[in-house]
Amino acid sequence: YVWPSPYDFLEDAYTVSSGFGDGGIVDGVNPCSFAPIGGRLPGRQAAAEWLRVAYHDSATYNIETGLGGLDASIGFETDRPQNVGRSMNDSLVFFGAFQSKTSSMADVIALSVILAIKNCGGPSIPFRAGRIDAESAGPATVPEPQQDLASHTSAFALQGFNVTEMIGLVACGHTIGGVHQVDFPLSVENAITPSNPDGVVHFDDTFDSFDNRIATQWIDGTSVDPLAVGFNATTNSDARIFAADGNQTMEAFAQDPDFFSTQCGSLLERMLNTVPKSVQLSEIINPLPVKPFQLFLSLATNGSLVLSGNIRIFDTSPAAAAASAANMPVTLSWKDRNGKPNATYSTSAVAVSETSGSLWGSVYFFEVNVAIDPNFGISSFVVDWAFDSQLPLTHSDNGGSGFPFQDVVLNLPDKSCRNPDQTTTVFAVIRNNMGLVTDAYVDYTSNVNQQGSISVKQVTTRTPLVHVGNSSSVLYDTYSATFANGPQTDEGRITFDVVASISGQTYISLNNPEVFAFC
Ligand code: HEM
Repeated sequence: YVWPSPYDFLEDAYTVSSGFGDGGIVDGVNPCSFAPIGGRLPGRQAAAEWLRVAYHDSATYNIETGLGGLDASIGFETDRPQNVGRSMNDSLVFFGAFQSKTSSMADVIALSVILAIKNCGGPSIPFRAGRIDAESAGPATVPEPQQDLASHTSAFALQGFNVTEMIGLVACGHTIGGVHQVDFPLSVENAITPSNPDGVVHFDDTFDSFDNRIATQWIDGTSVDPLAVGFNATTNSDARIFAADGNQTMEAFAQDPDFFSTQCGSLLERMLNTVPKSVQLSEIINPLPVKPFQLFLSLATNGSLVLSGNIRIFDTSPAAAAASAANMPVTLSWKDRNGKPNATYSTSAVAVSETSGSLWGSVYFFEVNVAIDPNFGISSFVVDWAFDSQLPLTHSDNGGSGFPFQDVVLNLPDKSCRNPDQTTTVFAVIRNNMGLVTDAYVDYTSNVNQQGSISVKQVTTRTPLVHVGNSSSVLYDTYSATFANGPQTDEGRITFDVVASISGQTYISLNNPEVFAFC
């Protein structure tokens, strides 16, 4: 896709997993054995919990009605016996920080699994976005270990998976994590100790590696899986499922780790893309090679425009892996508001001092901070760069026409602030020589608590911008809007857009960050 896109925030979270510009999700599952949230006890493993959340959310799908699937309805279902334990709500609280106007909770759940599995050494699962969050619970169709094989077979069939695929999905799910005695005392006994307070027994002896060990141990008779060789035959659902085709699938998994990995990749991809039939998923989101990151244009107090923020470069080549950001030439060149280039419309972007990591390749950030004459303005830019000053430059023009950048409506982050009465006042400037401003407003996205779910719903409220007066530049007028902050929670990424319609054209300053300064 080309920038800007509604999926830019999810693409950032998908692409950058540490250091500068960190998307933040992988921090919750790194290393694979990790459990991040305060109060979590030893024996809990966030990567496994996230995968289980996604399965339980998607297991509400009904192939006959096309309803259910991965839609975050899990938030309303955590009081059911099949969702016992704190893992579901703890995971949803962690995911809340990544929910935004353009990233539904269901998309974050899908992305969390893709990142967690990759970070645990598993397959690369393609990521599509566009899931829509349910506003109520789905049917109680998550399988439970005491049920018989026939009910499991029909439960998986209702979700669109045949017997071979059921065996695959269960083996792929149960290659990380384990069963906790505190939550499943009918399946695990005598496991609680001071150092294992939840009494976890892992499914295989490499619980923190997404590998085929669950299959090799099952086939060679050394399985430790409490749902396969547990003391209670009634809850040994894995044994019944693994043997459902005479062990053919488990044999194949045990013999070939690559087969296990690719099968898990495609089965889990299908599971994550099981969505209500009304939902249209996006194309596959891959890291963009060159992308602006938190790049904003604003008006300085001296009347100059200032373009500031970052350019990100991503690549999978050996040259990229060997590069050092400080030695990478990166130049941003812009066109003025009439689409004209000029030799002086150019600036070197400087490597940020902190490095960054990605699960998918190498990623580097460069800082831009350049004054632009408001008389000429900006309409787009391109980036010329190389992994080393000895190498020829690559010309990145965002698929042909450059990275579009409007200079008509600008947020003024330094003036905007929070009032003592739980409202925020946003200031913006709008160019005054382009005709009549027929409409101008701020769209502010904040959180609304949902009864019955720990997750918030994000809602956008629109507030008209009021003309305030002139600005530091004769070319711009100042406007402001005051609106309620909304409930203060840790969840949901709060952003606002500033929009103006002038002479039949709409101009938008997108995704400005929440205001924290007090007035
Ligand atoms: C008949 C089907 C299934 C049954 C009866 C079943 C049952 C269970 C049970 C009882 C646990 C223990 C939970 C705990 O103690 O916290 C568990 C854990 C888990 N399940 Fe399943 N499961 C099934 C299928 C799946 C599938 C298809 C997946 C994913 C593709 C999956 C992923 C997981 C994961 C990752 C864990 C570990 C959670 C942790 O360590 O916190 N399960 N499962």
